[in-house]
Amino acid sequence: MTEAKRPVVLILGAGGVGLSLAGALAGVARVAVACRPRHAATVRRDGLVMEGVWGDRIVREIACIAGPEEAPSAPDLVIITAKGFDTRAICEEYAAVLRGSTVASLQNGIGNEEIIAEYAGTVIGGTVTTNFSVVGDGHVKAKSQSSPMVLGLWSGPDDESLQRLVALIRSAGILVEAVNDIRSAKWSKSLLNLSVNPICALLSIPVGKAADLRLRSVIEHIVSETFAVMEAGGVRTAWPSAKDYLDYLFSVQVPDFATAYPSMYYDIQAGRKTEIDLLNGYVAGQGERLGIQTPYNRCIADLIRFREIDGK
Ligand SMILES: NC(=O)C1=CN([C@@H]2O[C@H](COP(=O)(O)OP(=O)(O)OC[C@H]3O[C@@H](n4cnc5c(N)ncnc54)[C@H](O)[C@@H]3O)[C@@H](O)[C@H]2O)C=CC1
Ligand SMILES: CC(C)(CO)C(=O)C(=O)O
Repeated sequence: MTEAKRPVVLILGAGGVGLSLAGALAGVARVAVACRPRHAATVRRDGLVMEGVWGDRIVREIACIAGPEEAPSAPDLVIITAKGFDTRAICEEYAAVLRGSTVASLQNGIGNEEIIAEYAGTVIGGTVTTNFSVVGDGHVKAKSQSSPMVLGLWSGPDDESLQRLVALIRSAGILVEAVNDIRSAKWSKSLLNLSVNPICALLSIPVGKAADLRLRSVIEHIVSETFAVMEAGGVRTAWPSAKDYLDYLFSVQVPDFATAYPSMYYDIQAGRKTEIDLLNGYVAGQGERLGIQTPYNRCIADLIRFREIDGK
């Protein structure tokens, strides 16, 4: 494909996920990525260093932008990879670019697509079940992957945009599937994050250690409460019951990410805010609204909030 015919993709949020995606798509699209200065300076000077299951290479064909004034004026696609607590702020900042555009979210948790829909033309929801981390400035690692990326149309008029995005991501060599029910897929992915992210962040352990029998009961309660909330809210996932999901969690997902640390661990280590309000905090809030007791989700959310504020 000639350079001029390549689609223009704008990625908002350049951490583990955003930089890895930028590096992967740079071979098939013209990629601009909204970067903090520390990554931008290194990527401009040395290129982006990628390692791991998405390939080992140095990618130079990425335009790092510092703000909306440097953004491509009419990107074919915008992909948001900022943390969920930054979604509204980044949408406000890039509101002029998002208006009428097709915008995909690859973020964890529940609630991002609803915010993005206030700003964008068409919204595509997504999940990515790969472990990414920032090794250093302009250097990312994709450690392990448990299942393909999932994308589905959330809202908006451009129903062909989903197939275009899936084809683009596939052409970059990334495993991806389109689904009809993206709301269900977001909850399916959230089950993993609800189960392991806060526990690994609080205890400073990799995902594999969440299989320790002393932690089982806590995880089982978190998942059972979440199934009760999902059932009352009319949400179905790939697993008919909490037990079915727990079997999958401990036989497939936990082993797949055994030595990986989840994104919330890195947030707590860095003294940053976390996405707890889009995960266990969200379940607890929904439980309250629906009259369902969620003491384990509420407790774990409180513990994380304490660590967010009081740090180490
Ligand atoms: N790290 C992982 O293994 C996975 C993460 N996810 C999800 O993907 C999303 C992104 O995660 P990570 O890449 O780990 O986060 P991250 O914290 O490494 O990266 C997000 C980046 O966005 C930047 N950002 C926020 N607002 C910005 C703005 N207005 N302008 C420019 N940059 C801005 C932040 O400074 C940060 O560098 C989250 O929702 C996370 O839960 C999903 C699957 C795996
Ligand atoms: C899949 C997993 C656990 C991979 O790291 C993730 O989504 C996260 O870290 O937030």
